[in-house]
Amino acid sequence: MFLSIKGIVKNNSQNLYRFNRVHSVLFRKNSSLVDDFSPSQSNFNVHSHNFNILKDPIEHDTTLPSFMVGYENGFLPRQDPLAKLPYRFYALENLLQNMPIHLPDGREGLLANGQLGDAVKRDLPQFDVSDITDQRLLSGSVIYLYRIALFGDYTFLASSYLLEPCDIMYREKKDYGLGREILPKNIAIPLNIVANKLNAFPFMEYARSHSLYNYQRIDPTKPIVYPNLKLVRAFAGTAPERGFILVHVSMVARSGNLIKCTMETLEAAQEKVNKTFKFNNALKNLIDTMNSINQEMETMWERSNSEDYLKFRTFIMGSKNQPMFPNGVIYEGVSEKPLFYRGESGATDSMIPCMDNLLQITSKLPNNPLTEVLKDFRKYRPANHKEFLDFVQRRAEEVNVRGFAIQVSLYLANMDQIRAFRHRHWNFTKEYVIKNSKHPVATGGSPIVTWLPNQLGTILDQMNKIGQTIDYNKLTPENKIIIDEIINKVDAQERVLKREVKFLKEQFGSSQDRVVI
Ligand code: HEM
Repeated sequence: MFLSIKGIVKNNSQNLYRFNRVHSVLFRKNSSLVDDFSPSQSNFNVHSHNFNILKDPIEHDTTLPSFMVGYENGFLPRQDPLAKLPYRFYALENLLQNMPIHLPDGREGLLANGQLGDAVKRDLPQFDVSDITDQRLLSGSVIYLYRIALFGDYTFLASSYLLEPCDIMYREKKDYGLGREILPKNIAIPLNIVANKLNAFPFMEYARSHSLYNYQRIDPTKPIVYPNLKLVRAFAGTAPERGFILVHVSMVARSGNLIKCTMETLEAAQEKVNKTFKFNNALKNLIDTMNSINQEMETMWERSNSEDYLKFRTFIMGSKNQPMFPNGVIYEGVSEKPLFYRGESGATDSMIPCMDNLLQITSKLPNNPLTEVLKDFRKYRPANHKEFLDFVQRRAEEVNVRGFAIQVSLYLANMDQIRAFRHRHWNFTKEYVIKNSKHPVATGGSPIVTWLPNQLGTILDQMNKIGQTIDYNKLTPENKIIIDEIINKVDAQERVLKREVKFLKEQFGSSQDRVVI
């Protein structure tokens, strides 16, 4: 089912998303470690004025979900990912280690010549994972680590299995052809069980599999910074793939401060009286934090070569709105109806949505099918991240952050950080994807030339509108210079973007009008 730009037809039945509030008892323990805890207040109290942010990642506690928003861990997991499955899953571990196109010792792996499909049928037993709440399976209680590692590994295997023929065809003909339509039960059944336990879709995800749960510290005593990171799982096994994934991780490693500044901004705006200093200070720190995240993003150019991107991208495609899966995917032993899921995408990262929500940009997005896609992406996040983003959106509207931002240069400079992210990101997409491929949709199933400009265009437009309301006579000379510089840049980028999208739409044709929710 698809949407034309003119008419929205929702098909939520494709989604098996079960947003259970099963975590409402999470904070029974460690109450001193979370903000404003009271036993009757769940982390997800939608009417609360506050949100329980972890002050400490409580790494030793392996009974809580790995992904919980924290001042230290930010949007990364509380503990480093589990790098290896226990011996019981040797056959799965072995398959995954031998899977990448290029193996660490220089040999070719199973995906190099299309041998994975047979290996899955031949070598992978159908593991029973229904008992994985049994804590005796590993020393100590590692329920969540265990589940999430299995989820990550089964999603890696599922994507490799489904997309193996597309990768081979793309290497030969620059065309993806069709993926495998049936996910065999030795992958489908255990994947579905662990996904249910995590309230995730049974498909590769940005946070809990491909990116944010896919790193190891080389030196465990040193911080999570790019030079101290290596990958756990890979498809291609090349340096550009490693760089692509780990730049995401090293950016998100800085998100603890983003969360701190977000909460301080909301608190100051809520208290209002005499809190202008606190408010401005929080906004200033937010600019610095976003700037450091954006600087880290800039390293993508050298850490992951744009020409090699398409060599590993095939495997992160989804089954929703992807020509390779016109009929979706049957999960053998799970569902007789075909299932459709968005592919792995940074669109489900939480940093930019946090900024959008805090600065009340989200409500300014146009009411169109492209914005519906953005909302659909929200479902592909860990529950705690989603709850936090919902909280920030609601609280920012309630306390009116935009209205409280008297010092408009600070508000605008923060918007400028969102603009900088989206502008650089659009440049990545043109250089890494559009320049080398005419495939009409991105990995997450969004139309490749119109979706990102929908959001970039909105931030540019909003900044321009604010620029028009500023009384320049009331600005200090210093602020006048800052605002002038920002607005001139915005003006130029808005004009260029419109021209680019018009040109690209002509090239890509009607495919860009097809929007699936
Ligand atoms: C070579 C680098 C990158 C490329 C080619 C790329 C490509 C894309 C594409 C095509 C989309 C559209 C959504 C979809 O998948 O359907 C997207 C969305 C997104 N990606 Fe990336 N991405 C890159 C790096 C990053 C990095 C490092 C981050 C950092 C977290 C990131 C975060 C995002 C976000 C937040 C969105 C949603 C954009 C919005 O809200 O306007 N991406 N990406």
